[in-house]
Amino acid sequence: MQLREIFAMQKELDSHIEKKHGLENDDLFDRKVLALLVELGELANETRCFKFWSLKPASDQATILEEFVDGVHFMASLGIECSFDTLEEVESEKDDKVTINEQFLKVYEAVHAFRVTRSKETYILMLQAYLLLANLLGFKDEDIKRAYISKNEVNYKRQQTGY
Ligand SMILES: O=c1ccn([C@H]2C[C@H](O)[C@@H](COP(=O)(O)O)O2)c(=O)[nH]1
Repeated sequence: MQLREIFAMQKELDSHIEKKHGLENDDLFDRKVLALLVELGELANETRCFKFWSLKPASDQATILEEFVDGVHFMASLGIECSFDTLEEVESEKDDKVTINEQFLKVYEAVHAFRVTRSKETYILMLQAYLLLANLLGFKDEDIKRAYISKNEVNYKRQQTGY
């Protein structure tokens, strides 16, 4: 998965948001980590992968993809916070044996490891875990890119309308 365009767009959006809310000098790292964990929960809720007590089906793929790219926003934003945005590409991996439920838990663990170390190595592992989840959910790199660009635009509009 190519990251250059995502990092560039995320940098613009983050600067816009920080300027608008007067947060240029604030440390937003932990708030972005919590925002990411919340987005992962919202994504899991849309997939309903853990709801063994319910018969209701998952949301449609477009809704799940929109939630997925909210997570991409915060992962990219955290990479920028740590100056890892020179990273050009992350290998999208596949694993037929892992379940979606297990992979969600792996992503949570990877976010935690990244928060604790703030290292480039754990950052890449977090991205890889999230891209493996994307693969299990049936999303290709092109789908993610397209949905990211579209949600990035929505995020600007929300700022204009006093969201
Ligand atoms: O500094 C920020 C703050 C928010 N968002 C984006 C990421 C998500 O797409 C969206 C989350 O907004 P809610 O819909 O969860 O409020 O905002 C950013 O990209 N950068």
